[in-house]
Amino acid sequence: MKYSMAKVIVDVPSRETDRPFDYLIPDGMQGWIEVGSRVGVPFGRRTVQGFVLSLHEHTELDPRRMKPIQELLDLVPPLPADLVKLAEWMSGKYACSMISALQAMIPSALKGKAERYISLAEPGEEESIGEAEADGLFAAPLLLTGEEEEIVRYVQASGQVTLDHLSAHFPGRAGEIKGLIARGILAETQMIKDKVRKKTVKTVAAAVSGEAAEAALASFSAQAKRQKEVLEFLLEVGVPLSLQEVLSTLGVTAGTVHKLAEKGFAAITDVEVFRDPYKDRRFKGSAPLVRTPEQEVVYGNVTEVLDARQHGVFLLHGVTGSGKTEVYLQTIERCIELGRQAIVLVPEISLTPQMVERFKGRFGGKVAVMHSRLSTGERYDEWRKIREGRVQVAIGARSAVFAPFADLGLIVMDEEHETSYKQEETPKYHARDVAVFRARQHGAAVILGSATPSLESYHAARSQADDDFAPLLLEMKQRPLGSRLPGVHIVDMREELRDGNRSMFSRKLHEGIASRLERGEQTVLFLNRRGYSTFVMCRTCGYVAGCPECDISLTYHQKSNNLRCHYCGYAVPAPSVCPECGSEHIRYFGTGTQRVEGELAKLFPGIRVIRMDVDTTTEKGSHEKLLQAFREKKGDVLLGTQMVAKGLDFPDVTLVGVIAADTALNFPDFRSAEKTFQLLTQVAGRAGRHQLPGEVFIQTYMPDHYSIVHASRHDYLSFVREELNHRKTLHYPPYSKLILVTLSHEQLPLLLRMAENFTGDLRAKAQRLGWFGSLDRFAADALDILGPVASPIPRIKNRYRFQCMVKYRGTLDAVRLVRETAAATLEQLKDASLQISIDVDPQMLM
Ligand SMILES: Nc1ncnc2c1ncn2[C@@H]1O[C@H](COP(=O)(O)OP(=O)(O)OP(=O)(O)O)[C@@H](O)[C@H]1O
Ligand SMILES: [Zn+2]
Ligand SMILES: [Zn+2]
Repeated sequence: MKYSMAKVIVDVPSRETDRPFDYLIPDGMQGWIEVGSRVGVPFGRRTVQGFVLSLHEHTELDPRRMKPIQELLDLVPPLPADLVKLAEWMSGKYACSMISALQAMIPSALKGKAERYISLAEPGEEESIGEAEADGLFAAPLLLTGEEEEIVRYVQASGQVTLDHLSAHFPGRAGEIKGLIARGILAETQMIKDKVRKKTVKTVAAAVSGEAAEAALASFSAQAKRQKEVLEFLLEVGVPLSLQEVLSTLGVTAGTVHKLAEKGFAAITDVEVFRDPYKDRRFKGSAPLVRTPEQEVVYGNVTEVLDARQHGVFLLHGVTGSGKTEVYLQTIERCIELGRQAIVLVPEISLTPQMVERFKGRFGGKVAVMHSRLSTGERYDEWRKIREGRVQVAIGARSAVFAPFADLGLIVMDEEHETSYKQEETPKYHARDVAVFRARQHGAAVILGSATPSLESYHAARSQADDDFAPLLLEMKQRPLGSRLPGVHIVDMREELRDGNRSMFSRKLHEGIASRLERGEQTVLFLNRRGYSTFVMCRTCGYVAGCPECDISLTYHQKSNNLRCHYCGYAVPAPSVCPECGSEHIRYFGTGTQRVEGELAKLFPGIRVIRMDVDTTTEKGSHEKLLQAFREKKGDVLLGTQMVAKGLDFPDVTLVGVIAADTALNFPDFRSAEKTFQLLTQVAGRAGRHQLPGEVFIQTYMPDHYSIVHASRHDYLSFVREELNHRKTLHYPPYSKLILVTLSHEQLPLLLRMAENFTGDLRAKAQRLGWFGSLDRFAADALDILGPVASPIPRIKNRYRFQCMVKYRGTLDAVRLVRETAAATLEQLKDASLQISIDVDPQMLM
């Protein structure tokens, strides 16, 4: 079929360009161009990169008024057609532009920019200079200054140079170069250039064999002894060798080999190689374990769907150490046997080197790792292995959900409750939703695994009310190694203070660490990084200032010395004495890993502490090194933030201490109880996973808080029951959906007015549609709008921020309403400084 026209999404980030543009397809591209192809197209006066959305036989527009596609950038389109469809869906679901969705799917190496090239103008081109023929150029009628002539000669000799190169070669002569282009003596073309090239090596092989080889060997003169040697060597080896290897083995020069090639006796070729970030690592092989009865049930359910090529979503609720990872490995093995591919999503790949080890150990070279700390080139090569079908498994963080596999059979999402699955920048997608959508496209299975499933997933599984997302709940309650879940003790830090202990370590935790030091066992100490110095708490009674309307803690604002609610805008002056008990020990709260480290050194002279936080893990591979050191027992204590909470499996860890459990609890977020419960469960799960029994101390000022109490009893169900009740009363997810709209502007008074304007419009429109009304009233479809209020971070990079929150339920297309209202506001106000960002299903309310 002959296509004459393509619809292309151009890489120009603006509201006006968020629609496809039509381009003619030149004859030479017929048969090559496909949906998902990356192209260079003229746009205005520039050349920009774009992606082909669709191909058409006929054009609606006048072809004479359309421009042709200039370049086809890859032999194989970087995006298979299903990902282009996915981008369309994302654009509607998350109110983002098509181009931002498409860009999220390809490695940054392919985010090419136009490069400007300079060559001699072809005669007859542009405002050509008549007689100026290529060779007659410097003869008479053209008057070039000596400097100009120098530039022209240089360009002629080079054939084609980049403008950057030319300017650098002739510093201070930009005027002349521009003049030559304007007069049509030099021509400028733009071509898209990728940031990273494929890496190649030169290889050599003999190009003759049999009798021809004999004849060739006989033909060398005495002076060409070295050439003969090379050919003999190549014939003997019989397979292509890297040029480097030939040179170093025989001690010959590249010139010798090239002469041999010129005679036609040898062939030199560029062969693509893949940068392999794990090439120096040996992974210990592992074989499938015999499944426990619980694992068997899960395995059976998932493989049934896999074998039938059906779509199915499973929520695997398994306690820490119940063998979820082993189930992932075995179901993936089945998926590969069926000739299909699998994606494994983990929260932040850099946080779980152990995870990579387990997958590489089981599947070896079949695994591509999409690691955020790989170089651009390494990441590009891992991605190409997937696109070219060289691997069957991709493991990575959030964005690995876009791995361009042809026949996806299974997507595993480990720790499915983790907030890092939501991208905070545009496109603000959630990898869970994307995974489910992709799996539906491919007729694939999804396993969402967690010891503490998100309330959204759990509720969806229990209620089976949502047609798009109704996972089947599967449970694993036993640990295969027979070890019991550790005993968890809650330590009331208010009592410690009352008894005169002002240290950050309670007496029990202190004793615990001391006894581990004596016994040569290990301790993990956990400190929450969320919520430093943001909330106000009384150290005597544990009172925390909260909003009377919203049931969340108030945030302390140092500058104005007041406490504010980030949901509704409520504000009070910061108290100097506790309103509950009158104590003066009321202050804003926070503590850091370095302080803890210092105190440990004071209390336990000679203690070996391995500190793992943002400061100690900036370097590539530092994570692995620290964990390796701890595994080799070069440290008594592993002290860290979130990083120590996940996935670690060390046999000698028998004590886990949580320094201050409340820090997460008082974060101004309706999910703070859920997050606290999840974290405490995760951290506690690090102790006593093998033969030695484990013990956990949770230090807190709120020992009665339900999230802490239930976590200490390993009681997910009771926690969920209580938390769901709260959510229901306050109309928070999963009982409603949220859209967070943030408006920002350089000038505060203007912003305030615009934010009120926008919110007013939104209300009016919703009212006209009959949607608007309190969620309290009994209606299947309802929508409420809160705000505008100043954002929790009221100014970023000198831009003021206001937000408004849309809460809704039912089948209303609130996303579209918000998007259209935002577009209308921007259109109407025509203020270049105003930005409106829309976050659908927000995880962070900042
Ligand atoms: N069928 C089995 N037989 C024997 N040992 C097993 C089996 N399945 C898993 N294990 C072992 O049990 C331990 C815990 O398993 P795994 O790490 O898979 O659990 P998990 O649920 O993924 O844990 P977490 O949620 O804490 O990350 C591991 O040491 C693993 O090798
Ligand atoms: Zn008090
Ligand atoms: Zn409030």
